[in-house]
Amino acid sequence: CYLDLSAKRYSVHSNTSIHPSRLADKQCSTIPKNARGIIQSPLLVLRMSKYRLFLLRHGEGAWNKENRFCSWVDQKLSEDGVKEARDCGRLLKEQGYKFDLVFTSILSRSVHTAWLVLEAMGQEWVPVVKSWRLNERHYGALIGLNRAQMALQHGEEKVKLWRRSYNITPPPMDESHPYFPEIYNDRRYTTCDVPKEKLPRAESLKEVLDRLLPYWDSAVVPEIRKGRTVLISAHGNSCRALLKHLEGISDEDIVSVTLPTGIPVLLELDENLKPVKPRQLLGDQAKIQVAIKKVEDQGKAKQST
Ligand SMILES: O=C(OP(=O)(O)O)[C@H](O)COP(=O)(O)O
Repeated sequence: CYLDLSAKRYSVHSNTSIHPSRLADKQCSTIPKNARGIIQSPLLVLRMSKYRLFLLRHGEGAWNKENRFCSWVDQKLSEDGVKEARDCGRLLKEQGYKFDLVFTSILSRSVHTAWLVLEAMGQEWVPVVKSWRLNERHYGALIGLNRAQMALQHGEEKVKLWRRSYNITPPPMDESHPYFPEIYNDRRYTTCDVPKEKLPRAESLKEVLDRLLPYWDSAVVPEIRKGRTVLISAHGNSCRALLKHLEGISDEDIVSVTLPTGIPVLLELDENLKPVKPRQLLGDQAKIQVAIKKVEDQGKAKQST
């Protein structure tokens, strides 16, 4: 059971069930001293984990390696990305997880990652459902550009705002952009639930959440409520947007949330689909920290070689 102190956003995990009335006694000596007073508060809510949801940023893509904003350009997984996806599947299998349904974007790297994960788990039969609404954030005119070079030209702070802020939309992609035809003449974008002319030309993280939420509510939530274990194989920023929504992360705090490629994120949710404990990035924690730092450092100014 997990205790969630919603007023203070503090939660405590115990292997054994603890009745709220006993929280302040010796059984709870592992709870930090400064939290014990809070725990006796009448605001205490006992919330059980009812559903498991897995989010996954696809394995490394070719342009992740080249440090270019990839976004809606349909780059494939790199060799390392294929390995990351397989390793992710092996880890999930070892830990005994079973999926009932997988959602992906309509970008190949998220679809391939889902396939490789399911293959490594021996669960290839699990249905995979795709939607453009899980696509990576549309990076507009920045698509194709090298982050480190952009940091040299515009400063690291500006690049960080473009990459991680909630409200800032990068400059839009217009028809003269070198990747405009490749994206907007692609047949996959004629299959969306909005006409091609209404598809974004650039998005802030907020705009990603705005287009993702209707799909989350209408397609994903009903499946979770049926008790299905769902994997969402998507992208750095579509997963960040969903995490912001589910965890109630503030506009300020979302700036410091970075997801590495190929690392599954486990969310334990209550009956209202609210997390009952902090997200868990599964795998070797030291390696995960290194991978997060690597993604953050992509925005450091550096002459490309
Ligand atoms: O395509 C992208 O994300 P993805 O690799 O998760 O699909 C973006 O270029 C990620 O860039 P960011 O890490 O600067 O937000």
